[in-house]
Amino acid sequence: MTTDLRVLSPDDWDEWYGKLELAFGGVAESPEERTLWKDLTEPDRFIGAWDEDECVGTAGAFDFRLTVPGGAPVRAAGVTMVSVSPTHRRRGVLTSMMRRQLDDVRSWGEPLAVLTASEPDIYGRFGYGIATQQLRAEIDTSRVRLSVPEGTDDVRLRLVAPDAPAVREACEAVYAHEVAGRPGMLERRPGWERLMVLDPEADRKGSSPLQCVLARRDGEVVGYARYFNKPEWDAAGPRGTIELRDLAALDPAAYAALWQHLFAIDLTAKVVVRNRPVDDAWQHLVSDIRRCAVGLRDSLHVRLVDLGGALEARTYQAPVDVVFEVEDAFCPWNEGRWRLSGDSKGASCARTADAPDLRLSVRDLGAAYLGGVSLGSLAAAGRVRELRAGALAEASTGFASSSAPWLPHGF
Ligand SMILES: CC(=O)SCCNC(=O)CCNC(=O)[C@H](O)C(C)(C)COP(=O)(O)OP(=O)(O)OC[C@H]1O[C@@H](n2cnc3c(N)ncnc32)[C@H](O)[C@@H]1OP(=O)(O)O
Repeated sequence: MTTDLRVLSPDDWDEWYGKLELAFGGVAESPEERTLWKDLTEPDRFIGAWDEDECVGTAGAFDFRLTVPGGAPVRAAGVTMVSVSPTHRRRGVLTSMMRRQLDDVRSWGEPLAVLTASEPDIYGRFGYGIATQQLRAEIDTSRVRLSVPEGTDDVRLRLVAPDAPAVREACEAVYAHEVAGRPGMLERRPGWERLMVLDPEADRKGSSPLQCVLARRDGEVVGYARYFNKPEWDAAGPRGTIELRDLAALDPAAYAALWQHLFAIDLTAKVVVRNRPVDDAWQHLVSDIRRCAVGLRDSLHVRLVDLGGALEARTYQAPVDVVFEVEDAFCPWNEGRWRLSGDSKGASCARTADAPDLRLSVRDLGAAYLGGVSLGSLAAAGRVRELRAGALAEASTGFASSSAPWLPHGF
């Protein structure tokens, strides 16, 4: 079957997006959500696969800046809205779109491509590795208590309208402060802040509208939490749920004050958390971690498009000087031997003819790239082979990150 791949024309967006919705089962999104994604679409970075006059495939690549270990923002193509019509599946349409997209990303000079997958099995074959996880939890707040640090009582909390421009701006400033400190986070470009206050009535299913609590100290905003409240009670007491959307704070006392607020809301007995960093600090504040039903899910998948550029764009926790032998069948320009020399100040990565120290696939290098998956654990699974004694420990230590990489929201 031949399909024609074309850059998305803004005039085709409605049909193109309609096909995307159909491929995901045909459940129409709310008008608010549809409008948001239309506004965020960057048509010249999006493509459609056409079978004569019918759009049968969709894919896009946002122009993102991603924090990597060392704190620098690095250009990354945010792969999104990938779909193939149910009538055209398993005939290579996705493969042809991935081919075109990775060639485009390379020509744009972006060292990374990143995505979140509807199913984790789809993208490994194209060289994406699972680099971050999201922590999920259901905290029984009727039983679990919090121990908060000194200074928590000095933080003043106030419920505010999440969508008020001044509130949005204050929240974005706190968020921007967090971005630099954690690999995996995305600089939020203008327009994206709307995603965090999106609140279509049809999606609430008995919950309150989105609520926002601002934390202030000496008049300055030092944190915020946005959440939904689903109060419920019966003769046995409160049974309602707080569902956290997002939370950010500039210091431990502000952070603790926000969690204290979430734990203490009347008529609720549970806080549900769907996407927090694996090392989120509330886990050290709770009295009983077993009653928090903590779980993990794959989150950001990372693909090194320009391997040398990507490895040079981050820093390394401890000195590293290793030769990788990399297998990359889908992007053969990465294939072969690369010497990486780096430390906490910077790195160089260039082709070499020297003997390899570690052998691995580009997918596993992508998994390890943000410092959340250790090369040592990949080696234990047989995915990385150590060819020089000591090279694995050296690279594993160097690649690690002092904070767990995390992607705060999908795209
Ligand atoms: C970043 C994002 O947007 S994630 C969203 C992905 N989209 C969806 O989940 C929407 C529903 N699904 C679809 O639209 C399609 O089934 C797609 C896009 C997942 C796959 O499209 P297709 O055109 O059928 O894929 P294609 O024919 O190129 O298959 C390539 C390979 O991937 C495999 N594959 C395709 N879909 C899946 C899947 N869901 N799970 C596991 N393997 C898959 C195929 O079996 C094939 O394997 P092979 O190379 O060993 O033969």
